[in-house]
Amino acid sequence: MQYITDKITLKYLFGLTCLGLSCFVQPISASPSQIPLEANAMHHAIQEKATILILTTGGTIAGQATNDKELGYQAAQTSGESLIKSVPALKNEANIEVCAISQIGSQDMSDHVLLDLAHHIQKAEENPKISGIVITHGTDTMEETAFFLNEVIPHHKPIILVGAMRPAGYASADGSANLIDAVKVASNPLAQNRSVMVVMNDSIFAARSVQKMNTQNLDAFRAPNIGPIGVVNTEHVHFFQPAISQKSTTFMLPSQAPFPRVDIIYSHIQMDGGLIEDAVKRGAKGIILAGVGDGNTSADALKALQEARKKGVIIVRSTRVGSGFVNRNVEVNDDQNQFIVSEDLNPQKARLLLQILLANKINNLDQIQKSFSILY
Ligand SMILES: NC(=O)C[C@H](N)C(=O)O
Repeated sequence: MQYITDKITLKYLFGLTCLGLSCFVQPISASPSQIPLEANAMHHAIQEKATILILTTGGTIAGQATNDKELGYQAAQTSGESLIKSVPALKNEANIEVCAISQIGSQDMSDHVLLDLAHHIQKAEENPKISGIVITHGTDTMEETAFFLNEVIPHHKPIILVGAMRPAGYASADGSANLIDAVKVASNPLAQNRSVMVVMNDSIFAARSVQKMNTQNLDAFRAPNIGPIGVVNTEHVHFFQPAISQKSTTFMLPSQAPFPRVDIIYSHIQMDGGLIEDAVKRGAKGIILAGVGDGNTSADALKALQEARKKGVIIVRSTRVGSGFVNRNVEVNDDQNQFIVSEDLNPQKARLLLQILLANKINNLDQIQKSFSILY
């Protein structure tokens, strides 16, 4: 069966149907993943526009240039309502509902705002009128929010995070185009039953694998281990694989903020155990090592991690490298040290996952290690 993935083809098919030429649409009672894409996408074209809820948090997508030299800008200057009004083309893609959650640069993202976002999404998941959710967010910590929501929200509707590398006022401003792409993806039935996603610069990424990997380029977002899971190509939305069954487990949403303290310690040449000892003194319940190579560190720092473990602190070895896996018992004896490895998760995502587990009182090391494995 020829699969089609875009509206233009659909309009043509829709035209054929109107002309009475043969084109069948399966009953819409089947779940989206059971309807052949033609009928599924056709069903979407015939249906009135999807209603997309946009939750705004701030970031450069709501930012404003501070001079005409394209050098300085302030993030989070525009209200959610004004941001949406500034992109009139959005109404061609979907009916839009807006809810302002915060007005911050995402370098100031907090556990409280994460919980607020999660509660709004849970309500939207139960609201039959809402087809998908878009979250406008700063790019600095977007990958963390996307990962957190993916771990705690069992969802079927598309949840898309989007931002901008350049603010309004810059000739190279990318926020409007990214926002239109995000709403296009969120209103496409093919985006259902997938991971929480990030849409930036015409690419679609899964929450677990996406990383911001450049300080200023428009294509700053990459997924170095697996690449993008789809693309927005003008009117067309393409996914490279069919939707998979839901993530096998999600964890209970932490009941309160702040979440249990977990610190990230960055490894380097001549590393001693000082910062690790400080983290323990400050009450860290977990320490993530942003290790060199496959999650390694100096002998002195390793000793400090072993001492921290003896005091009941959960130790997770991750890596500063930016791609690849950290595996158990390669250069460090994790079994003997009772350490956890982060597998493909970078330090900032490993930290959030450990916080979620500790907030859920999951302290058993085997259970923690299993929770770090890719569960699809
Ligand atoms: N491009 C951006 O959005 C950067 C900004 N500092 C933020 O994360 O909110």
